[in-house]
Amino acid sequence: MYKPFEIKENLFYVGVNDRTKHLFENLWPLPKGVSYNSYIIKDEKIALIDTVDICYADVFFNKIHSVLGDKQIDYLIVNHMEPDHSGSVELLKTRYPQIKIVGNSRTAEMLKGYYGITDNVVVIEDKEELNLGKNNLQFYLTPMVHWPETMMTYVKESKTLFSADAFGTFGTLDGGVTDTQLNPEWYWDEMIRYYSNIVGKFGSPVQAALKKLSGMGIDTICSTHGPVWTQPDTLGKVVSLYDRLSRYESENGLVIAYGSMYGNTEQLAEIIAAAAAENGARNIIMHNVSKSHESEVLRDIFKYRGLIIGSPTYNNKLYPAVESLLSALQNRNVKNKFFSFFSGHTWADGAKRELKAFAEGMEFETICESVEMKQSLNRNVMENAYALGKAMAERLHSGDAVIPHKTTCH
Ligand SMILES: Cc1cc2nc3c(=O)[nH]c(=O)nc-3n(C[C@H](O)[C@H](O)[C@H](O)COP(=O)(O)O)c2cc1C
Repeated sequence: MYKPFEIKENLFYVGVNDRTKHLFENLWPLPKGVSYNSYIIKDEKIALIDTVDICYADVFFNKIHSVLGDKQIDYLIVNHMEPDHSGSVELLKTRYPQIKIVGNSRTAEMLKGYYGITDNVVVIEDKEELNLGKNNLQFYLTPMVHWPETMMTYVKESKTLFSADAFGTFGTLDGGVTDTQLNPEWYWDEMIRYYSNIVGKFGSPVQAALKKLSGMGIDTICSTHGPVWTQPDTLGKVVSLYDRLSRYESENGLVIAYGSMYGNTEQLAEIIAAAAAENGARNIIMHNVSKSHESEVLRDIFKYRGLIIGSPTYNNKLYPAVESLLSALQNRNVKNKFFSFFSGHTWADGAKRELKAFAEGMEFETICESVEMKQSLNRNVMENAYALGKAMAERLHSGDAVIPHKTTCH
């Protein structure tokens, strides 16, 4: 029997923790698990906000029962149709056949497509309101934060925002639910990894949503993943983190991500890193892309302003794991980086050709001292590697803004 958890008066948490799944979206590791959050507002009418992954439907229904007993649910608000949140909708409808499902026109189309649900669907427009008694829900359409149907629900009376995936993070809710019960420090890196992996492509829609929400007066953020944010300092940090990340703003620091089969490219990476450190760069993060998971590499690239990528030539192309990383960066329209690259080959430098084309296609400022190595390190290559590390450190140290598509040579 669950003890209902009341976040604030008549607002209950009925989400679940998933410590079983290894990969979110079958792609992104979950070392700290993930929560699927759902909430109940108990008023004259009862509203449930989102559901949970179907694997946890039993726990979810027991939690709902602990709050409502045999009472009916009047409305299910579907802020996001991704199956980790809509997965239990069909089962919910069998338990609560009278329930009205509230969403926008895109939601309605997906409810039909995914679950064959067409009856008792209430289609709302942007900013439309729904009265529950004391509480008025107001719906804000926020397309592409993360899917086209994504919307947020705001309760004016309690200044509470149900924000769908926005402001979410990986990491289960161990014991507590709110930021007053949990240690927020535990979540920041996972929030950046969640943002960069899952939401990272949608910087402009996130910015549009933030603009729409500005000036609303928000005391509590209830996202679909991670803690409920209630404290002024953590609320401020969460919103500013999403704001900065969606503008591709990052900290001073350098990521060197490389592939290497026999160690030559790796030695080049070491020389570049040492030169950068010697010339004042701090926060240098090195990733061997065959070992570091791409989700961590993406997290650090979103976090830091300097980026140097290295690859051996593999069948006249990039090393496969480097190719995958570049594709992930292109997919997310990553911008605002001081960038350079290094490549290795034995007879024809396909890696250099592709890294150069990548650099030209991105909104990066390119540090022109890229390094080319034939077969193995020699004095000349080592000098070039040192020059690249130094040039990157100086550019980072300058504090200047990134100038997209500019090539800076020293
Ligand atoms: C499977 C395989 C494919 C390769 N394909 C090419 C190639 O197409 N062109 C080339 O010049 N070198 C090619 N090479 C040689 C490597 O690119 C070169 O040895 C590289 O610099 C090794 O770097 P590493 O020591 O960091 O692995 C290939 C090597 C391997 C093992």
